[in-house]
Amino acid sequence: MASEGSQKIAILSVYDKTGLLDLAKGLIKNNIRLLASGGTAKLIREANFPVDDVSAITKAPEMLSGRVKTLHPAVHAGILARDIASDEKDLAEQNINKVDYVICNLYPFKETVSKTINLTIPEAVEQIDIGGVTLIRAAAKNHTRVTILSDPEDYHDFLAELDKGEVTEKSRQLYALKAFEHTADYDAAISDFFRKKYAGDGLQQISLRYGTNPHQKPAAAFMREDKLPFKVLCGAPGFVNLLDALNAWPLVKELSEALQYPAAASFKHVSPAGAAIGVALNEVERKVYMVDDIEGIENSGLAQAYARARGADRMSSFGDMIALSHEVDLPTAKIISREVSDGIIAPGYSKEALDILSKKKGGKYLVLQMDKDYEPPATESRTVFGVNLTQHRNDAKISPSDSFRSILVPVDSPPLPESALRDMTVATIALKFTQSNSVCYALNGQIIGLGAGQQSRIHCTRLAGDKADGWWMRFHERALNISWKKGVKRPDKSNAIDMLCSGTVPDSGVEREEYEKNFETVPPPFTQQERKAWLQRLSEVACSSDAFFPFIDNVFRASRSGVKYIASPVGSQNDQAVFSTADKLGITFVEQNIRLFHH
Ligand SMILES: NC(=O)c1ncn([C@@H]2O[C@H](COP(=O)(O)O)[C@@H](O)[C@H]2O)c1NC=O
Repeated sequence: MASEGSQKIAILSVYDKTGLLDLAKGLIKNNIRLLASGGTAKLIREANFPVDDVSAITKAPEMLSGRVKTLHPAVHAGILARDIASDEKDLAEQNINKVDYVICNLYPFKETVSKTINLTIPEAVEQIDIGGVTLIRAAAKNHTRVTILSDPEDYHDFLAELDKGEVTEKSRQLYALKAFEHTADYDAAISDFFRKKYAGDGLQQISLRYGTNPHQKPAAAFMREDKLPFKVLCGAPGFVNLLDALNAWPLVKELSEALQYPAAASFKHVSPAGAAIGVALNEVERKVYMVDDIEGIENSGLAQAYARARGADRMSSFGDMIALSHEVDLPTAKIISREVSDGIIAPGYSKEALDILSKKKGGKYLVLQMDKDYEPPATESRTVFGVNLTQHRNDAKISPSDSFRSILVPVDSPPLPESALRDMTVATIALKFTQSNSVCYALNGQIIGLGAGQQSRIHCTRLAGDKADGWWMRFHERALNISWKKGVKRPDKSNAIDMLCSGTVPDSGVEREEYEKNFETVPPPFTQQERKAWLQRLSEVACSSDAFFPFIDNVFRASRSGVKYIASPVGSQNDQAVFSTADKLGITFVEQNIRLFHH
């Protein structure tokens, strides 16, 4: 049934019938012919407004219990036709009229899925709107001519515009954009439902114990269009476990590739407590890192890397998430088995290592196997307070050969020694995966002090420096030769050593009594002179900063903890003062030209 002359046509097919009658009234007032699907037409007709059924133009009844209502060339050619001769010819040959307005909203898939307990797959399937999505997409595609209204909230403004004459191009564009967002969100809800049903066993989606905190439920991790790049071999991950694992893994991967050594990281609260490559440990280091009894450690680069990473700051590593660059072997698993730790991510596990790890924490230790070839997409995004943020991933590469070429002071500096390049690389790659602001001190292929997540740079530099000092004090013979009471646990030993080395031993009272309980013979605290004399022996330390040093105080502080090399971006108003302070203190200052904020 052709429309009279140039009368415009609107197709209406709405599940949510809010505002429908006011809209119908407004359209009719503007001499627009209404065509509507079954339920929509019925409501309009009952209000005594003139309306034709869509079947009047399709010449086909609604069928399959509503699965096919508006899916017909008479409808879609009418919507999709452009104002061009070939389209006009095609329409004329088939006796089809152009459609000018489409008003459609969809079956409530999202609401049904979220509100119905034990919804079956067949029930959910019936909530998948096909014809409506097709109407919306067709009209939105042809928005240069057609107006698509997919939200009852827009009826009022639309009618106001129509009453003034015509819907403007800008409005049609914004309605089309909303329509595309709407169908994209609708399809995302459908794929979310089926991902959970068909690939929610860890293949493409995994339920998490909870979010950042136990009251933040439900929580999940998932991939769109791909498998998850890790398998859960043991335990059940929480949200923070995965934040740690997915920051720690790329750190060790990059570190290992950059320096051609096995690499390890010990993460807590999405920053490394330690990170290292597998430089051979000497006897004293093995003792300080509490691994002198681990059989076969001298033959395992990976075990030595983890001993260094865990040994950097044993207090912060308590309950860590571990990342290892290579298949986990027996000596590494033995070290981990007796430390308090939350989980591990690595590309593989020897059988003996997996046997040990999967018995940890009463069988609840989290063991993730990472696909070592996985490459994330170039763009990453997240939602914060309902706002989507998107950016190019930080895929800048840090390497000993390219990142530290520009020596600013001293002017006549000889080339940097290999060890300095190595340690700068360790410190700088660690910063790339540390919450900003961040400053890192490294020596012997490992972090020795890291200041993370401070708002002021000097506080990072001090924090990292104080940690480096504490690390070095642990090598003093007094800390090495402590006679422990029998049965003192490893974490208690670490706490007591930390108190002794940081100079925070209480003088008296209950805290002092608790402290003394650890020892056969209580070690005397370090005097100021002893501390000063020992710290003066710390040298050749490399320091890296994730952004420029705004003031010279940072250089002074770094120098007090044996820093001989600084790598940092430049660009501060105080650059010259910073460089000349480094020069005066005998520090080699290297421009590392990539800012590495991480959040
Ligand atoms: N199958 C079809 O051809 C079809 N065409 C439109 N719909 C939907 O049917 C609903 C309106 O139906 P009714 O007018 O009968 O109340 C709308 O949500 C619309 O999106 C359809 N339903 C499902 O796909």
